[in-house]
Amino acid sequence: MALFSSLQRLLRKPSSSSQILQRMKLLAAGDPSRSFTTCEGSRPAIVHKRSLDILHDPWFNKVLNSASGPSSDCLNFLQFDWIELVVGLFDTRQGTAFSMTERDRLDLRGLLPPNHMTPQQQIERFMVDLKRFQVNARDGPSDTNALAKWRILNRLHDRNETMYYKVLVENIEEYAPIVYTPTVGLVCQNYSGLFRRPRGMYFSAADRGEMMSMVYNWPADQVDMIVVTDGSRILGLGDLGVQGIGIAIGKLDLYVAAAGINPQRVLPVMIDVGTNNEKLLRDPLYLGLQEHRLDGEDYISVIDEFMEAVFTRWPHVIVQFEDFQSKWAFKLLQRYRNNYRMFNDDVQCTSCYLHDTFGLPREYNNVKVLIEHDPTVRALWLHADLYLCNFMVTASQLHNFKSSVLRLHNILGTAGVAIAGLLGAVRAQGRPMIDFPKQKIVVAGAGSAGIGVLNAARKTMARLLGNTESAFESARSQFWVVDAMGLVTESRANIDPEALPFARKLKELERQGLHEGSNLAEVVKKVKPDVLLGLSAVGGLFSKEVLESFKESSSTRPAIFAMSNPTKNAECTPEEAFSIVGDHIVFASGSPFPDVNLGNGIGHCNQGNNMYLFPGIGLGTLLSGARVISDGMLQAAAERYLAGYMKDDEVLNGIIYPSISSIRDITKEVAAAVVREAVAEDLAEGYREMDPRELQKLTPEETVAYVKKNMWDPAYPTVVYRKE
Ligand SMILES: NC(=O)c1ccc[n+]([C@@H]2O[C@H](COP(=O)([O-])OP(=O)(O)OC[C@H]3O[C@@H](n4cnc5c(N)ncnc54)[C@H](O)[C@@H]3O)[C@@H](O)[C@H]2O)c1
Ligand SMILES: O=C(O)C[C@H](O)C(=O)O
Ligand SMILES: [Mg+2]
Repeated sequence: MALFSSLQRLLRKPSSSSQILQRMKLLAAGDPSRSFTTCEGSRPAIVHKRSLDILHDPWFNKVLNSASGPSSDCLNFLQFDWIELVVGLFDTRQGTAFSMTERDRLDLRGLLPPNHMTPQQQIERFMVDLKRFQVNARDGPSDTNALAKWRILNRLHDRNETMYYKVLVENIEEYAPIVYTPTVGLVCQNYSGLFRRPRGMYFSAADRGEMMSMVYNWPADQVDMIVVTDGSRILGLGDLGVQGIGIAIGKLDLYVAAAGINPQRVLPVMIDVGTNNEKLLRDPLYLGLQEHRLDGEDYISVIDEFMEAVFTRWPHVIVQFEDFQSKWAFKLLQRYRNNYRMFNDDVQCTSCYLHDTFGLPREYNNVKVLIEHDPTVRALWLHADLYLCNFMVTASQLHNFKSSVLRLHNILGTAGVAIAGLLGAVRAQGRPMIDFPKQKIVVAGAGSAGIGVLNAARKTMARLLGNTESAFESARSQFWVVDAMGLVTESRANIDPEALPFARKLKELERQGLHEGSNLAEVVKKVKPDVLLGLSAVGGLFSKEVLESFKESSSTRPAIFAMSNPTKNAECTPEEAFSIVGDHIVFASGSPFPDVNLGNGIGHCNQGNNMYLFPGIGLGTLLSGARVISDGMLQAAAERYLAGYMKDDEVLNGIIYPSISSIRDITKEVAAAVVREAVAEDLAEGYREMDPRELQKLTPEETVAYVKKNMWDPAYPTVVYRKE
């Protein structure tokens, strides 16, 4: 209380720097929760705590007074500056100034970023950050105060987790863009400056051989969910090194808010293997290892050691790999997915499935095939409760379908969300989804995300065409892929093997008037695509020229997916899209934008982001106790997500994704689908009192109820004191 009332007094009146320093001493002396004495001369400080207790303990806090929460006082940004200055300077006493031997002595190893800083460097870091804040940091066109809001929320997170998540859950639409994309990108870029209290664990190349013991420095005996990054491709912002921990924190915020994972059992992890970002390598205030990234076997051995350590301490943990550069993302996935409970939602693809109705797995018993009396046009309802609408098929298409069950496959995370959007865009044209294979799609970006979407879209088309080899082959011709070097064709030297299946054939090119390396505007002009989809990480790539060309699209309702994150990397803004291409388009983006006022109506901005899927995948895996995360589980998640959330009238209005305010509900359903699939595949080992046999007995409704019952709600528990 002494600290808070002193702070309150201070906040009312800006003071000179000597007054502030004097008050800091007063605050430090008067804060009863700090159990260390200040260092006088060379005498050591005596500490009665270890590990994270030394740094902070917000978990059981119920206090939310004026100096400690986002009250109306704190929302006054002038005062907020003063909180930052005082608390920030005060905080610089701890954290990064611990020497390496101190970290070992106090069980702090891994709880702090690897770089050790002198007090003078800490002050410099703080002042740089403060000045940056004073010029009012901006992120994109939507919210100039986003970073300030993030800081306020982050302070609350430090002090009182229950209250923090209550704010998030109850205002998810408003604050997801702050704790997650896009603001999280800005936070990562500025993390060294924003760093106050550590959150999560840091394993660095310098910790080789130590990880197995370091992992015990984390205070929680149970960890359900880890999100790990090596910081090599954070959103579309490139290599941010140790600062990438922000994305792991942001993803886990959604795990708690959307999936109800207990916040005491989540762990953000940064594996610092160096950085190839020259600016960070030279920045004296950077908190990570200032050496080039490890590569080859050296790199793999660090990740191997990390995986072994966390699964030794927490054998049931689930590890989500996030924002690894594609060079490693695919390889690591292959290396671990059959032995550990892990997945990568940026890139992961599932393999091809085709289930014959005669050999259906258990959960497909309720497939209904209704054939109308009309001899030429049939309605095929597949899994009527799972799919968005009926499939209108002609007699010959029906013949192709035979009795095979359409499973939208190969989709997860990014690709799953993209396919849902692409199918929605077909519906928005007033056409049935079965017309999807007729869509001409230009994709800008052939990296991990782009290739994942292309593979998924191609297989979905092939499936809708009867799933023959020739259907798969012909689906290929619906895509034109443009990367940093222009149109990808067969004649490209050293073509990336992942992109090869989508390289245009030279024969077709002559007919179309295109060539290897044609630029995006040219491709759009000649192809007249139905869909223009960006996963390039290049903000503004859909320039005026490109959008003008897209006006000639042969579609009655052209669709633009500007999926790159964060906001400033979106390939175009919705205003640009609607104003140049026309009011009739369908628009989606990876980061949120407000709807556009078209004068005579609303231009809807849909958010196509993998956040609709990954929380449910994690929760479903946890509650099933599945040994590994199978293709089928990922597929079940994506299929459930594609389920009837969007009504026809909404889709015809251009609304192709559900509102983020329903994310907790969607996640619950997705998680239940994952649980059921894990049970069906005999992977489920049960969770707590629910053993696999019990899980198997649950009906779909009971599975949803089971999931709901196990979702953490942000409410204060009763706290009881017991002597150790
Ligand atoms: N919305 C979502 O859910 C979601 C999910 C995953 C990734 N993303 C976003 O996708 C973007 C790309 O991620 P990634 O992992 O594939 O990155 P990546 O670095 O692996 O790939 C980027 C690709 O873009 C291409 N490119 C670069 N400049 C280009 C240009 N001028 N024209 C056309 N193509 C160009 C590159 O050649 C490369 O093929 C990032 O911004 C990321 O945030 C969004
Ligand atoms: O983090 C996001 O917003 C989506 C995705 O994981 C990305 O890398 O862009
Ligand atoms: Mg990502």
